Amino acid sequence: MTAPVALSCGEPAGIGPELAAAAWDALRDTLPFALIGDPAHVPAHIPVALIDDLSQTQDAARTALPVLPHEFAGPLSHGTPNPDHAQGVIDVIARGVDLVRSGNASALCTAPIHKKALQDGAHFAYPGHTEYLAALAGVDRVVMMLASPALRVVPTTIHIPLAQVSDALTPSVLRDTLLITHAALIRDFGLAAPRIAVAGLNPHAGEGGSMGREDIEVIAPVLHELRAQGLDLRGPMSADTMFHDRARATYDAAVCMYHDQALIPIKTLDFDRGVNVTLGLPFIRTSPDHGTALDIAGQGVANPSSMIEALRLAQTMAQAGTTPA
Ligand SMILES: NC(=O)C1=CN([C@@H]2O[C@H](COP(=O)(O)OP(=O)(O)OC[C@H]3O[C@@H](n4cnc5c(N)ncnc54)[C@H](O)[C@@H]3O)[C@@H](O)[C@H]2O)C=CC1
Ligand SMILES: NCC(=O)COP(=O)(O)O
Repeated sequence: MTAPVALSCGEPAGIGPELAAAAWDALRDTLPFALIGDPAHVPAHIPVALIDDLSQTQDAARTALPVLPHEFAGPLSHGTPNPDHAQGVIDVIARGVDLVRSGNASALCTAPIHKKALQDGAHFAYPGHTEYLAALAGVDRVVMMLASPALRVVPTTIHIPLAQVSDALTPSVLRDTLLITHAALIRDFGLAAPRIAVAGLNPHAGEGGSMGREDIEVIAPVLHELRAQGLDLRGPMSADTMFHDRARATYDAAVCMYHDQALIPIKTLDFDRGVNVTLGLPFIRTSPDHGTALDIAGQGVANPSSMIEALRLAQTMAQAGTTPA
């Protein structure tokens, strides 16, 4: 039997606590997980079981949401992050990493954080979980994948301004992204011979160099090099025509050049089932595909499907005994 999944609370003023509650209701008999957070932030109608060790999770989950308490000073107001909560949100993520690295948790699932609130409230030095987890794990290169039954996408550059994408798109970054993605598709997603579609950066993949040269000078040479190593890579493809139904049937994952090129198609096709998984860490980390949804927090209307799928993928990967490639 695998250890429980640790779920970090994310931004308390967002939908994280109510999604944890809904996920417990849906999964209590099949998927033991414990929330790390402030029990006072859990919706009042949900029974809570305070635990001091994750080994108590499964028993506790039968009748209540297991919570490993992490107290936050100051009031909670849904929709408005409290700056006094920012350091606690960061500390909870680090605590989750400690639990999974020590083997007390089988995987870490993270509820959404509000990046700007953490930067403003606690000088958070990272643009997101992905980069923070890489720093905690001491690894140089990690890959963000969003996966759903409809599509898997990987942004090669992640949380940077669009104006910086071209400079950040180096052969080294693209090569590592493709190799990590390829290995993950085999090891974590069970594909014997993964087919990867690679987007160009520019309109029409550069239109032969007349609309930008990165496609010819950076992307194509890396694909040529990795094809020689046996990877099944298609592209650079025109990004505008690689996501329709027939095109998606021809590949197992799409590696894109920047954040929105990758995330717009999956969130359009499958917002409710998308899961964010970090590849390249020495432990399993998943997350729902959406953010803090401050506009609806505390109203009880948030859809828990993506959170539930994130917990399920964490458990599936843990039971398969893999860590992300
Ligand atoms: N893994 C993480 O920690 C993530 C954090 N974020 C952060 O979240 C914050 C807000 O980002 P936004 O771009 O506004 O995206 P968002 O996903 O929070 O919200 C976009 C829209 O989708 C709706 N929505 C989101 N999740 C929903 C759900 N489960 N059920 C029903 N409706 C839902 C919201 O109400 C809103 O109208 C930002 O600080 C962003 O950086 C965004 C994505 C992932
Ligand atoms: N848009 C995806 C996103 O922001 C997820 O970021 P991370 O916190 O998982 O790094």
